[in-house]
Amino acid sequence: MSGQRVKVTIPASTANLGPGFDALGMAFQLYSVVEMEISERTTVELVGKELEGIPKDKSNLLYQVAADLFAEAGLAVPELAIRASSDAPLTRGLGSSAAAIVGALVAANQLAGEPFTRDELFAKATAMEGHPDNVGASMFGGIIVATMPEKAGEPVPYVRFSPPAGLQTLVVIPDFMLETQKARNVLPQVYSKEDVVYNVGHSSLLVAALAQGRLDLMGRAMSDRLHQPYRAKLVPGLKEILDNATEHGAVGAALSGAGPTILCFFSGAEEERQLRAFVDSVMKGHGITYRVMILQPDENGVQVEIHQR
Ligand SMILES: Nc1ncnc2c1ncn2[C@@H]1O[C@H](COP(=O)(O)OP(=O)(O)OP(=O)(O)O)[C@@H](O)[C@H]1O
Ligand SMILES: N[C@@H](CCO)C(=O)O
Repeated sequence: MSGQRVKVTIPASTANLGPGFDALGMAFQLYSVVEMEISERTTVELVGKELEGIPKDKSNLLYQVAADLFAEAGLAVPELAIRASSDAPLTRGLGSSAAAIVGALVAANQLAGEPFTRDELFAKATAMEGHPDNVGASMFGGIIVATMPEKAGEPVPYVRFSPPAGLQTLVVIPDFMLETQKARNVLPQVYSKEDVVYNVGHSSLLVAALAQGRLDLMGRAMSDRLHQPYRAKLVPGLKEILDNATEHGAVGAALSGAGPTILCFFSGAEEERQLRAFVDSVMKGHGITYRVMILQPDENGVQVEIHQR
């Protein structure tokens, strides 16, 4: 272990991209930061409005994840001074828990003398989060296609590739929180063969379209039958936006992760203007206040700075 202060910058992410439930993720240029050093006593400093209400004791997710890494490396769990901030809102479908897990793992791994590789950290993050989509995007940047390993402890199979050039995202963030667990609880336990085949086809087409820059196919390819239809009752306006966004400038639209954030992919200033007006009329029609961000894909994934004390 070393006398270092580690600063880790982690991109936010979106998961699923419509049909790729628990399998597809993409990173955004919207960041959270975790700083960590070994200390005489544990402190957790949370900076900014987005992290209000998060625990500042050893029950904090960042501390828990870091402590777990030291223990798994066979090291004594040290006291840690942790400082964190986030430009991404929490509990909105932009992968805040995944970013926190990735940030804490990468920071703790550095302080522990790098006992684990990036792929091993990805496997740990996936086991903690329960699916590889957000954690993969936050770890590696770009677009991630990944599945759960067959057995616990095995590597997570994944492919990372760059998003199509010029792809922009209008990100609609409603002013209410939706916990991932709540949005998973509304999903059925069993699906029909037709719906499973539908999603296999659409998710496969989407990955191929993204890999080849075929924005013209995205509107069709992003259709989903596994989660969005069931989550629509939790997210006012989602159905109208998914059904009609491509007639108002979008190349495709999806619920971001477990929601309530909604994504509309587009390219071009006139398309952005049309989409903003369309989204505004839908959200106002439901009486939902919201904010909009235009986000570019992040290509770098988690970044580490080391400061020697
Ligand atoms: N920096 C952080 N420090 C500690 N806990 C955090 C931090 N960021 C997120 N969390 C925890 O993660 C929870 C949010 O996780 P949740 O899965 O519900 O939403 P999300 O990750 O933002 O959305 P999604 O998984 O749908 O993309 C917060 O309520 C908090 O407990
Ligand atoms: N794939 C996950 C992402 C949210 O963590 C879901 O849709 O529930």
